[in-house]
Amino acid sequence: MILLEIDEVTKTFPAKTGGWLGRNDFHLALDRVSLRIGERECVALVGESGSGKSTLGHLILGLERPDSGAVRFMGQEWHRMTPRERQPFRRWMHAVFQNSSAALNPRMKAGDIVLEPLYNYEKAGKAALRERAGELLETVGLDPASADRYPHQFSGGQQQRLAIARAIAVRPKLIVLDEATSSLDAITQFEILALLKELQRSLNMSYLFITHDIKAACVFADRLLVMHEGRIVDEAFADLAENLSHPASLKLLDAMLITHPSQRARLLDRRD
Ligand SMILES: Nc1ncnc2c1ncn2[C@@H]1O[C@H](COP(=O)(O)OP(=O)(O)OP(=O)(O)O)[C@@H](O)[C@H]1O
Repeated sequence: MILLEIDEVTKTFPAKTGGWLGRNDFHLALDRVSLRIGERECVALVGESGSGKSTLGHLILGLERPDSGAVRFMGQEWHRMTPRERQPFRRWMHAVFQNSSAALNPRMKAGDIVLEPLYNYEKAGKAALRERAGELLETVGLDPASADRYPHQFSGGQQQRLAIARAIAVRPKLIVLDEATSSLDAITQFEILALLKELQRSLNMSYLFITHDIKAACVFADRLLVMHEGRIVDEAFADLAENLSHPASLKLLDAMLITHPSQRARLLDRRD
């Protein structure tokens, strides 16, 4: 079943084109973008900086509205709905961003941070909530006893785990992972991706994995979509990434293939 459907979405932002008249112009951040994400599917949206990935993520999360086109989530006309109308469906969609230290309230304890989304949807006593916070922390590989610690007392990788615990607290159907592992070192990134994969299976979730890192996308996602200048220009199943053919995809693959000489040779063959 289709969980999320983006249909011919266009989004422009005002852009100063310079010149002494300071003429206002528009920058086309998304140009008739369409995509679908099914239940339990992990789709990676890959592209270089400025290609429009985060703008698309923001439209899905309802942080921006499209100029035209439609965003449908769980069959709802998401792009037309007010924040109030979205509220009952909000629990089914969460996000994890790159910089969790900025997203986690520094004055809140870890236990309260992970429980925050629950307060809107479930009523429970203090003891039950504390138990739930411990369970959530444990699920993401953190010590349940760390519920009383503040975000700055966690490492970068642990802060991402905290953000993931908060995102899964109300058992969402879709998580938008916007460069969620990009600021981590390679080993921590691998560990967090492994955790996300395990959670995806156990909680039957779908992911939109937004990244500039095609290598991480190939390892993590079921399907890759490549963005370039506001359009989706290429698509492949992750294990068939070598079928990507758009120059923007080849450029991203090129960066990755430095560590994969055999694939690099295949890629270069294809270009001749
Ligand atoms: N709020 C905004 N106001 C003006 N321009 C914007 C705004 N948000 C994005 N843009 C522009 O839209 C284009 C796409 O930006 P976006 O952040 O979606 O790209 P991205 O692929 O996510 O890049 P990055 O990986 O660097 O975040 C860029 O040219 C950017 O400058």
